[in-house]
Amino acid sequence: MQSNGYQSGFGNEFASEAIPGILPAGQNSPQRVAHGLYAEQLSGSAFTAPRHTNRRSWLYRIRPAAMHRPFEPLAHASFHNRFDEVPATPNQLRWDPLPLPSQPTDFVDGLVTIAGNGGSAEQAGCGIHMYVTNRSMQGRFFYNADGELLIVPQLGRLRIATELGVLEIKPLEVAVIPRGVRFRVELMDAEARGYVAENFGALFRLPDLGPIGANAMALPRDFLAPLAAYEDVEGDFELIVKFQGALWKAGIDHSPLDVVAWHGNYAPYKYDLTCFNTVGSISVDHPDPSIFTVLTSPSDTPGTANVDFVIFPPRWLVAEHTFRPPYFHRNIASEFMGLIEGVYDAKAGGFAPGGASLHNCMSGHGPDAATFEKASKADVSKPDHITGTMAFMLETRKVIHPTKQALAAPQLQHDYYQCWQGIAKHFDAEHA
Ligand SMILES: O=C(O)Cc1cc(O)ccc1O
Ligand SMILES: [Fe+2]
Repeated sequence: MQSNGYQSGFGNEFASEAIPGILPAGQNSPQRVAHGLYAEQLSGSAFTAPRHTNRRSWLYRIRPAAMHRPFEPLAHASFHNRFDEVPATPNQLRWDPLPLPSQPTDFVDGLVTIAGNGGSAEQAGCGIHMYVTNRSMQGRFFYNADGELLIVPQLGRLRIATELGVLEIKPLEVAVIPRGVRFRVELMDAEARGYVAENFGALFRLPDLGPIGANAMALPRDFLAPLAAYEDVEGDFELIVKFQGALWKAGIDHSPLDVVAWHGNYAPYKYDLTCFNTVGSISVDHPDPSIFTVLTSPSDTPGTANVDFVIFPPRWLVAEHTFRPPYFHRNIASEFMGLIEGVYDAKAGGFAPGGASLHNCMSGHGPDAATFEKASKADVSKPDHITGTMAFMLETRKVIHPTKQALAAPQLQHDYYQCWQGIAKHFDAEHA
């Protein structure tokens, strides 16, 4: 299956044919499809969802998706949606990066659930996972019935062969694989590590721009969907599904990546985070991080996201007589953070690329002592250029429950709280 380019635009009505002349004119399901293909609809929203949220695609494929043997449970030691095994903690948490595997481990094997809330049964919330892998998926295919997957590579390039075509992503790019789309992850480098946000709620969309105007933040045309590409392969393969929080496997005697043409607006896509048009303060104060939202999954309450995917890209800081790094704060929202590269501007040390942090509802956090000391004395009459860094945040409406395995992991930094203990008392009632 060759990667043969992309079509651009967020949520567009795409159309792509690996063999010309397949897409039917004037209808979706002709009595006989060209080249002996089968027509199949894949719906990512209710049939009756309002037009602006209605997502479906028509797939023209060698065999229908129904053709596989029965599913049976597949054990997985670390990938799940059990967010209630241990009580959620108000402690600030931070983890070192997970080590890369020593045994052959493909993308599915290498998934480790760190935290989450909600679940597929309620169609709300978000699972937060990491992957560490050193082998391409061989003879097996995966789909997630529980939600769409936002894949955020931190190390190593991935080639994601999907039913609708191929996405190649590298660190600083992300991919979204819609609920139900079957795919195989191949490694383009010896090893790979990254983060996965599993969105159980409303599909990710671009945030509204409000008074910012018609442009800025993530531009729709920078989102890329694959062109149709198929494989016509028979063999003794395995189809794995994550369904209601657990994995199942079924035998399948052919590759399910056999879609020769498709059209519609329900498709995998990728986005290069370096394209993000970052808007910030040009007067005073540090803006709230919502201004860095790439994608948002709205909840049923206006303005209150199920989950936001927010990035902290390279940028200029110019705010005058201002404490420029992230401020001290407590929020109703809960915040999981990862670091793709470089140094995050709120933390002088301890937050490593591939690591993670979690600050839950109303838990105090913000710059560490070293960052506060430096930034409160810095010369803010000149701009600062933040370069070579990319952190991200999954900000959720509901509390993020770390899993039992994440709290027991040797990577958990038990001394994380110490980063705020050295903050000096400067109070002087007599002098300003
Ligand atoms: O806690 C964090 O580091 C994330 C964050 C960044 C920021 O610039 C403002 C608020 C916020 O929660
Ligand atoms: Fe925060």
